[in-house]
Amino acid sequence: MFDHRFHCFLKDVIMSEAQPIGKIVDYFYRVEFQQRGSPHTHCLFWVENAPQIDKDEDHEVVAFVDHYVTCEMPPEDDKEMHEIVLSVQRHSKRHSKTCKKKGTTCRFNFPRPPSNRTFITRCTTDDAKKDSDGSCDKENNSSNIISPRIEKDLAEAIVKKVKEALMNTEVSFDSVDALFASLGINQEIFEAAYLRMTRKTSVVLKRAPCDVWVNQYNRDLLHNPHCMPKQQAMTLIRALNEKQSEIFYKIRQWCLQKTRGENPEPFQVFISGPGGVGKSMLIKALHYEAYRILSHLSDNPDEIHVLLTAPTGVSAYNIDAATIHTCLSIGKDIKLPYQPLGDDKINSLRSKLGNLQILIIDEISMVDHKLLAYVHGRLRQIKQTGDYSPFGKVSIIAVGDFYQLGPVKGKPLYTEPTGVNLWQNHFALAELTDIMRQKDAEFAQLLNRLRKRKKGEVLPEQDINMLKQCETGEGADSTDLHIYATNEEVDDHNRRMLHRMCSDTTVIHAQDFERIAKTVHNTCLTQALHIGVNARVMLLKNIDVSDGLVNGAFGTVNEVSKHPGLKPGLTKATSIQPEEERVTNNGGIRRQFPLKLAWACTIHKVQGLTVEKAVVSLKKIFAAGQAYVALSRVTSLKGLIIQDFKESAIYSKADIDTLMQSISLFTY
Ligand SMILES: Nc1ncnc2c1ncn2[C@@H]1O[C@H](COP(=O)(O)OP(=O)(O)OP(=O)(O)O)[C@@H](O)[C@H]1O
Repeated sequence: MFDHRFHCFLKDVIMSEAQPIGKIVDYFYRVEFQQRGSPHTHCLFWVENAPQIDKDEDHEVVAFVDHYVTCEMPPEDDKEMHEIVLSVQRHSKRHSKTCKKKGTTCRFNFPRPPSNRTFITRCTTDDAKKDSDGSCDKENNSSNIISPRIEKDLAEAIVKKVKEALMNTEVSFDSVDALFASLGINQEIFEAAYLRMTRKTSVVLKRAPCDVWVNQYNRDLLHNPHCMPKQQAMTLIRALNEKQSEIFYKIRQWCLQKTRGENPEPFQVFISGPGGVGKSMLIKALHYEAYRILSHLSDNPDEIHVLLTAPTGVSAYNIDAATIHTCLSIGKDIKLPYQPLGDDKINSLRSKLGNLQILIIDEISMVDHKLLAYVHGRLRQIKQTGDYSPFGKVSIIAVGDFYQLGPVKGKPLYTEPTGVNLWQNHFALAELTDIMRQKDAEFAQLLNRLRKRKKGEVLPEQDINMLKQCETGEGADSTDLHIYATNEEVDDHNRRMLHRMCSDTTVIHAQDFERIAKTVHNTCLTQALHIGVNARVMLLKNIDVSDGLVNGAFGTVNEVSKHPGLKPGLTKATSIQPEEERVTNNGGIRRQFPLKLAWACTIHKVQGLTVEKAVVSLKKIFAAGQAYVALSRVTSLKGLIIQDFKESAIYSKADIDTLMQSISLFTY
């Protein structure tokens, strides 16, 4: 089992396309067993283009280390990471027996040295004359500092004083500088003392005084997007309101019956309600609980019993899920009748999802009949039920709000499909009504009325007045997010902002390869990308869903470079590489950065987003639900600026009401 899990980790994480520690060109590992027999591995990975100590410049090595390794305690509001680091990456202040194995206080050197920056120490045995205690008597030739020469006794005293200050539980320091100042030294003197006392080549990591007990780790490898810490889950479950709890406990009951072998009938529930009623929060609680209970169905911890999905990259990222397309191997351009997956692919899916019991789909309003038919078809193929039971007898929890945006292509689920109506025939409604997001009840109620308004219906006068008050006339040139209905308006605004905000702009032309014809079809890769340092941009492709690098994610350009990789010092940046896409029917390929300017964006890109402030233009609204989604992104009325207010822009489809009234209630 250990071996299997380690290989999954190697293949699906370390060597995956996400390249959490760079591109691996070779590796070595050894499995060892602790005293009580628990196995662990020691691994060595060779990373492509990694700088080498003593061959490359120290600053390049330091930048590489800082990019992948940290020993910073995550902030408390990043609850999940904070708890993981606290429980598995913090050395006990009481130390343990193994710390003292080699006759030292702590052979792992905790508390570790504080430092304002990462630096390298070295003392080669060939050319350095060693003192009897092994400390280095030769001036340390670390090239990343200019270290003053320092006597050994003094160096020893400084290092000791720093250690004592760290062990003193009565005093704490806000920063490395404050700690050093209290001892009458500074970073330079500390480095010189540390280098003088060093016995070998090593890397001293940048570390704040509050992190001296934290072991180094890699953020991406430690973060497990599919597992919520128990403490966090318990807090979430306890906070559920009455309506949320009712649904939660019904589904929990089903899971318990399943594990007791009572064979309950599969269910299909549609959890709905306006924006901010806590649908996403309920999904997280349900996913945690169902995952926990259903894991008792088998001894294999790798078996998947509950799958959390969403139709688009952004919506999947919002709930730490993966896209439906990726999870069920469904391509982009699907056609009915259903095309079964080939033997190899379906066998591979079956080995992963053969024991799936519950599929959760968020943002169901963006799913069309075709995609639902493919979900049904894939699950039937995977489960081989041999009959026409819906979704291969897998239970479905669909979550969303039909009054928000519909699918980009295809017919929404509240309309009549051409074939079997999987939606109407099987789903039952569980509705949430208490708005938990907007503290301002008046604004929340206004949004509720806008959500359901039909074409031609008259809005109450006080609603119009409230919205008109948001037409302040400001915002045209502000850097706040501008939300428009059309790409044309978005492009105009972005072009203006680029010239206003970036002193040095550049145009990156796409590289088009092979038989590129005049008719380049639908691609997000633009022919000419206008860009500059400080430009606000949006990603146009899913690069790494688990890392938030998804279609629709915002960022700011730090550097535009012809060379791959990051400039040293840009430790908090992510390097984006050009992507390739087939753009003509006869095999033409386009290569371009998957980016576009994003001071403004279309309503389609902001579904699911919450911001404090936004400028919303209603001028060219062209579809139902658009105005409601755009206006409901802000948390309060004072953060909303409206341009070109017109009542007629705010409307929903009448057939949604009909569906919501006809759908049966979830009674399980
Ligand atoms: N029971 C609750 N107690 C306290 N806060 C809650 C509760 N339920 C939800 N919230 C909070 O309300 C806010 C909105 O919740 P959530 O994002 O789950 O709503 P939603 O229905 O999914 O909205 P949208 O449709 O816009 O995605 C969040 O900040 C969430 O933490």
